[in-house]
Amino acid sequence: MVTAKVWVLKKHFEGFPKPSDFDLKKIELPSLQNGELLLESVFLSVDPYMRPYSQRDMKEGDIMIGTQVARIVESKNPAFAVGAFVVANSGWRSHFISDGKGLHLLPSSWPESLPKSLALGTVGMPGLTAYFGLFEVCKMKPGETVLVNAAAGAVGSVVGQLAKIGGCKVVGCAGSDDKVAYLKKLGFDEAFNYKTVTSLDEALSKASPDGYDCFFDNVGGEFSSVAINHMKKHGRIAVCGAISQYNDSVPQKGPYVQIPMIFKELRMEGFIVTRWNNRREEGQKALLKWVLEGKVKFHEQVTEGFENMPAAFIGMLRGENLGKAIVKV
Ligand SMILES: NC(=O)C1=CN([C@@H]2O[C@H](COP(=O)(O)OP(=O)(O)OC[C@H]3O[C@@H](n4cnc5c(N)ncnc54)[C@H](OP(=O)(O)O)[C@@H]3O)[C@@H](O)[C@H]2O)C=CC1
Ligand SMILES: CCCCC/C=C\CC(=O)/C=C/C=C/C=C/[C@@H](O)CCCC(=O)O
Repeated sequence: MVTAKVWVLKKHFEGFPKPSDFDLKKIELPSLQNGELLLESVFLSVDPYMRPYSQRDMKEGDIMIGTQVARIVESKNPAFAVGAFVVANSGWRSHFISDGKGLHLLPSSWPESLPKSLALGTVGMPGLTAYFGLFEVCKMKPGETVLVNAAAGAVGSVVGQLAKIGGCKVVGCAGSDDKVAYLKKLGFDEAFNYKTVTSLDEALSKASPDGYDCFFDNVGGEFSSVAINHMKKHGRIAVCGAISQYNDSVPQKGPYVQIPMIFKELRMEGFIVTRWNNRREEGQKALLKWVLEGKVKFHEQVTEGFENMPAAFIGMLRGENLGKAIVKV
């Protein structure tokens, strides 16, 4: 019998999640039935979506939602060999049993030199978000100017690099000087610390006096209300996330955007990356190639220990991560 450790949502979050909102429990796993496999989580992802989704999709006592890279420990399923690695969507669990449905084997071309945790970040859901958000929603064209916020994060850092590969000028913002320095290292043309600029309006004008063709919005709120006024005519806004609002107990009341939308004839489109689940392989193949060519660089904020999952999650929401926030079991 294997004892699995799991993190449950003890109490729905009010404002920023607190350690006391979580509970660490143990579950005895049964023996495998035919067709089943036993897996152990090796890397787990902590992502912003868990904050709003927990409110919408979970009840108190549920195991926290999330994805992991897991190794197959025992298998009664011929499609999955012991020792292989998969991406699973099984929540905050140290071990779990699966019937194989919803498991994605890591691409066979995955080189030993590359950390498998990238399958949760740059070459996983966040990287795919950047890929499809840029190519399918922003529809960026060479020579255009792209703006991205939360730019030093899992999604934003890939957005900026893909936009550079696509021949665009790229402006990024992040919440610390170290993150800004990282953006410059990644090849962003302009980068600024939105927490320390005296005026966001001036910072956006200085970074791109002609304005922006594409705005990849990860943050929402006040930033977006200002940025929309810097869009060029026929600009496109990909509404990817609104992390500035996820922890609000009282919803923010932003100024209205209709006038710039009409006057500049903007297109603004919200999206969820699962829209392109049927093109996952295409995106992963392209991202893996760019990583191996050194055209897309990555950084992971790795927290050691399953017991530190809540801390990693809260830290990410507070901006303590540079690159993808990962927990190594
Ligand atoms: N639509 C989709 O399918 C998907 C959407 N997303 C969204 O993309 C966004 C980025 O996700 P991801 O890259 O995984 O996360 P990150 O790795 O970027 O980590 C979150 C970052 O958000 C920034 N942040 C946190 N609070 C605020 C705030 N109040 N104002 C401004 N910035 C803040 C912090 O960076 P900083 O130091 O810059 O403040 C923090 O590091 C999120 O909104 C997420 O929900 C992600 C995946 C899929
Ligand atoms: C309930 C209100 C939601 C408002 C928008 C919030 C967040 C946007 C966002 O971050 C969405 C992320 C979606 C992620 C989906 C992840 C899962 O499907 C697991 C993916 C696993 C994988 O395929 O690698």
